[in-house]
Amino acid sequence: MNVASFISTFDAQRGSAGFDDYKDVMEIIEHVRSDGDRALHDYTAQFDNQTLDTFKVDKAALKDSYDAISSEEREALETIKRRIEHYQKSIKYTDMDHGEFRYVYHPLEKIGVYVPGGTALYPSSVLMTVVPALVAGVKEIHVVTPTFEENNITFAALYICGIENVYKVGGAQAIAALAYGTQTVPKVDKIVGPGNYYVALAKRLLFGEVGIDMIAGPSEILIYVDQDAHIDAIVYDLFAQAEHDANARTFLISEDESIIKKIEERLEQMLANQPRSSIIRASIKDNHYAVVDSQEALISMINHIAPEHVSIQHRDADRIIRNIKYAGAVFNGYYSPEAIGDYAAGPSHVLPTDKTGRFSHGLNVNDFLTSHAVISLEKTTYEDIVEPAKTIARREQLDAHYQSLNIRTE
Ligand SMILES: NC(=O)c1ccc[n+]([C@@H]2O[C@H](COP(=O)([O-])OP(=O)(O)OC[C@H]3O[C@@H](n4cnc5c(N)ncnc54)[C@H](O)[C@@H]3O)[C@@H](O)[C@H]2O)c1
Ligand SMILES: [Zn+2]
Repeated sequence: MNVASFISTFDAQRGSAGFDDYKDVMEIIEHVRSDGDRALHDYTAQFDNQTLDTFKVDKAALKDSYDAISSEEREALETIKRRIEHYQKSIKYTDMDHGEFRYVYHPLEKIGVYVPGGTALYPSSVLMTVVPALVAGVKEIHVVTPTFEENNITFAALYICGIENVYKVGGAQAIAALAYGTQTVPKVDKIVGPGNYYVALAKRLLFGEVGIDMIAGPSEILIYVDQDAHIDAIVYDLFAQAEHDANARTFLISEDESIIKKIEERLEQMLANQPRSSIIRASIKDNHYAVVDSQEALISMINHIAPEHVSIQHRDADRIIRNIKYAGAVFNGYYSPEAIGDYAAGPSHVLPTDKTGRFSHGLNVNDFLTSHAVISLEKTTYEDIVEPAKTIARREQLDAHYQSLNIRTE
């Protein structure tokens, strides 16, 4: 496929929710708003087949989960946690002081984190959302997750992060609970974290009622290779994306058609042995690769679709990457596969998908800060800028504004 038709196919496939989907999720939200815990109870029975007396997870249950995982797993979580902390500290915004202007940051007071449960456990998502919030200095963190089994690694990861407020509830109802508050789940200032379609729709609908990080939907990757690509490694990189979700998207791009053919052939051979082959098969479409005739075409394609993950495994990677403006995260070279980013590189794996990287960014420590300016003008500065301000105030016919400015010049 050429680049123009690739882009138009991508744009045509962009997920836009229909009215009926919104209607269903709005109904859930409304029910939680009016009936609180009772609605959570009903939806958890309906969608998760769980009848719960209470949603709050006991502190002791978190500790039990920690005790139940292997020492190797414990060490892995702790090592990754330190790695994430180190990275997030290094990019945290700091106050600026320019005398008459200061710009100051403060951590959010109370946040909600959605950790997906449903079909899999995501201890990695715990670390990738909670650790940046802790580095920011957020004091109160409330975690919702449809994780119902005892002694699980998600709870162990929460224990390692020192989180005490955990609620067993998922889907749109969990987002609504954090947005409005119920008898058990408190109302928070901002909700972060990835989730499925219903979670994403609820976040969209509740933005404004509560802060929302971004819309992180089904995962995407664009991999650009040259003729020296390590074929089996590229196939696994594609599978790693595709196995997340039948709606995940993988794009394989090269200037060299023969390497694409070789990768595609190998992909067919290797697919049979993949444990999640049916999800992979559903998500890798026939038209997921494209041949570009120049690197400029590649770069404009990347900047147009702002893929969640861009992996450049090509001899000109540095030059190409300097020209990428919009992407969730960029992975440079053979030793920076996307899978290392999912777990251990440091930056959060919670990233914008479906072109929203053109206006938003991956979750990071600064998403848990709010900021404001402090204005402390000296008389001389005031006198320098008051006349233009008065002119505009007069033109806007806001007389009290004009007088407030003018009285200080008399
Ligand atoms: N971008 C990232 O960083 C990242 C990381 C981890 C996971 N994910 C994504 O998170 C998602 C996890 O999805 P999941 O479904 O396994 O877990 P989930 O926790 O997001 O959703 C499960 C919940 O959905 C609700 N639900 C299920 N069917 C419903 C229906 N018909 N109507 C209303 N609500 C319904 C249920 O209440 C259930 O608790 C995947 O798409 C995965 O790719 C993304
Ligand atoms: Zn992944």
